[in-house]
Parts: sequence; C-alpha cells; structure tokens
Amino acid sequence: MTGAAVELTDAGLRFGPRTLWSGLNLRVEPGEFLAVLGPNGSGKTSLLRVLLGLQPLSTGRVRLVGRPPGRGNRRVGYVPQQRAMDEGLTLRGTDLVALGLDGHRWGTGLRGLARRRRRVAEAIAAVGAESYAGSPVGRLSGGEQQRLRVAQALVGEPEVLLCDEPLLSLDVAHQRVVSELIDARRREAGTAVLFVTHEINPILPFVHRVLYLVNGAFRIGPPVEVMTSATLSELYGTRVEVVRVGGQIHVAGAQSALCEDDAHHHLDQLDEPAAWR
Ligand SMILES: Nc1ncnc2c1ncn2[C@@H]1O[C@H](COP(=O)(O)OP(=O)(O)OP(=O)(O)O)[C@@H](O)[C@H]1O
Repeated sequence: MTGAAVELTDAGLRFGPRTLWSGLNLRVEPGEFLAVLGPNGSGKTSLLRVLLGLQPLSTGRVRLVGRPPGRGNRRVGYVPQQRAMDEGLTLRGTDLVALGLDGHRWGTGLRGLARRRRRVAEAIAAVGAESYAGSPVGRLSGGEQQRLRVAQALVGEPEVLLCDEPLLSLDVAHQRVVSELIDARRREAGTAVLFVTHEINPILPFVHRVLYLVNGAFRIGPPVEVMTSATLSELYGTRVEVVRVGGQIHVAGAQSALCEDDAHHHLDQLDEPAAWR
C-alpha cells in the first residue's frame, strides 16, 4: 500500500454557528496508531463519521487510501461506541461477525463459503469469544458484545480501523486483550488505527501520535509533546496539570475548565447507564 491511509486537508466541520474544528491537516500513514482525545462534545465521533462517509465536511477534503470515504471504501473497519444491544436480538455472534465480511472479496459458492466460515472462526478465536459466539447477541454481557464487535471490524482485514471508545465496557484484562489485538492487526497488516478515547493509558504503549481536540482548537503530535501541562493548558485556555506516574499519564483540571459541558454529560450518563465511564 502506498500513500496515506487517511488524509484530511484543510478540513473543517461546522454545525450551525458552531465550528467543531477547522484548518485540520492530518495525514495518517499505514501502520500508524493515532489516538483521538478531547472533552465531551469536541467533535471526536463527528470526525469518525466524516471518515465513514456519514458526515460531509463543511470545508476541505478527506481521502481514505486515496479515495473519498463512503461505500466505495470497503476496507474500512469500524468499532462503534458501546451501546447495549436489544435483549431480544436473536442474531448469533458468528452472524454478527460475518456481517463484517465483504462477499465479493471472499468469493461465492461452496469454497467461498468455507473460506468465509474459516475467516469468521479465526476472528472469533482472536478475541477469545469461541465459548459464546453461538449464542444470541442480545443475551451476552456488554463486554462480550464488544469483543464480537471488534471481531466484526477485523474480519474484513481493514486497511483503516476506526474505533470509537471500544474499551468502555471492558474490564481491565479485556481492555488489554482488545487493545493488543487491534495493535497486532496494525503491526502485521499495516492497518492505520484511529482510536477515539477518553482514557489514553490503556493504549499508551501503542500510540504514535495524538490528535487532541478542545473547543475548536487542536494539537497533533507524539504523546510526549501533546500530553504536557504546557500544551494542554494552552489548548484549554486555563491551567491544566499533566502528571506522569508509573508510566501512566494523569490529567487534572481539564474537565473543570469545561464545567458546563461536564454537568450536561453527567445528566446524560444518568439517563443511559450503559454509557457510564
Ligand atoms: N448532525 C449534527 N447536527 C448538529 N449538531 C451535531 C450533529 N452531530 C454532532 N453534533 C454536535 O457536535 C458536537 C460534537 O459531537 P461529537 O459526538 O462529535 O463529540 P465527541 O467529542 O465525540 O463527544 P463525546 O466525548 O461526548 O462522545 C456535539 O455538541 C453534538 O451535539
């Protein structure tokens, strides 16, 4: 694969009078792991929606592996934000994962079917979901459902993997399993990973660069450059302390700088327990 996996040129996104971000120039290379960070409402999910072709840019240009985003781009994997699936959903885990396969590429007929079955089984084994993949997904726990979503995103062998807080409902052990799995795909196949998260520490060992969005401003660079008191204080426009303890990064003061947003989101969280952070 040559050229950028993701390329945003002078990109901007506006909703009514509100500019989420503008003047964004970002080139993500094949095999690069980019963490997308920022407070609630800063436009992280909207950025992924642009890359999925679900949201047009207000200004500028976007390309994924040289093409405009959308239907023509079959080699894009997506792990959505965790939402509990309907308890009555009878679709089995294996069928959910198989939805991530592109029929044309894996062939038709019996041989194609056998190859696809094998590929689905491999993806399920890779996330350690063999014991429950035959069950209706509506009856699985949030963490089990999330591992199947990761398998679904990886089964199509994506060149670009877009992840929207994929670790939210996972316990620490499974956070590690899932982030290592995503990183293994990146290393072995040169997949570019764009990983939206509120919590950088579980993925810190893998991250090459950070895109940090705050109130229309942003900073792009390696964690050692972006995750500093000086850079984040400048971005938030108030004093923010970044402390490094035992190889982890802790940010203090960032949310209180945006207390209006924060209060609003606490109310959201009470309405939707599945989204608790
Ligand atoms: N289609 C739309 N029309 C109008 N406003 C929108 C639309 N989509 C998103 N927004 C607004 O844009 C802002 C950014 O939303 P987005 O979901 O991208 O934020 P986020 O950084 O992912 O937040 P969170 O951390 O809470 O998930 C929000 O204020 C949201 O209400």
